[in-house]
Amino acid sequence: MTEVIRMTGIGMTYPGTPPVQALRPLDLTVSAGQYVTVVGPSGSGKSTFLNIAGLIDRPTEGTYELDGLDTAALPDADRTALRGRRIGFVFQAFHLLPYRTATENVILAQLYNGTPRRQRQGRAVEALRQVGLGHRLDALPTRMSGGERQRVAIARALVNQPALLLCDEPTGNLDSATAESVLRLLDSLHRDGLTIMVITHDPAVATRGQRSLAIRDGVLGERVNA
Ligand SMILES: Nc1ncnc2c1ncn2[C@@H]1O[C@H](COP(=O)(O)OP(=O)(O)OP(=O)(O)O)[C@@H](O)[C@H]1O
Repeated sequence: MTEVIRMTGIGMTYPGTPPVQALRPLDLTVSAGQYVTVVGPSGSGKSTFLNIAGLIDRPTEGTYELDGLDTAALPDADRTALRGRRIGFVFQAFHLLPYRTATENVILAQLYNGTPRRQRQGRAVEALRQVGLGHRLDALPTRMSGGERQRVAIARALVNQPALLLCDEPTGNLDSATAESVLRLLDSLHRDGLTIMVITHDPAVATRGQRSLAIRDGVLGERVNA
């Protein structure tokens, strides 16, 4: 089976006096199509892990292959390009441009991705339909509910057909009913074959995945295996 993530001995120590070992060396593989959650309390190392998995930071030890590519060997510019092509990010705070329509927000995500200009709009519309927003294409985020905004953000993350959807507290800003509808959307994307990793401090979100990991004091381990 194809592996989207293969981490071997990945660890992170922040320099300082004394240095902080935020992530103890870990091995992790995530196969294509898996839905994995990573749960941990504040300060456990979730952001450190997310930043490494998302190619935002380099680990201080270990190797990380994303979609078969050894990322340690890549210069920063190539890592950035790989991130844009292969990882779709979803954040707690949505990070949409407020005065651009839903479609424009999703079009903008394709600017540096080599998608031919004339295909960008069609792909944006398709991604918005996929998340159930076919009727809100021209709406501004300022006029949308939190759940709709997060769906636009998910469409934006999907439009480049990433190998991995990486979500950081995707329901953190939503009331529980809206959170549930966003989690159902992730369930359905998973059923369609998407590889998803959700990082959360919320135990209720952590049980949604097919595979649940826990992180505590920088140690990542398997929690439940479904
Ligand atoms: N740039 C940094 N320099 C030094 N120490 C850091 C740095 N970033 C994080 N840490 C430390 O590493 C540990 C893990 O932090 P991290 O931000 O990964 O935790 P977290 O689980 O994401 O927490 P939260 O949920 O509060 O965001 C903490 O002890 C933190 O103080």
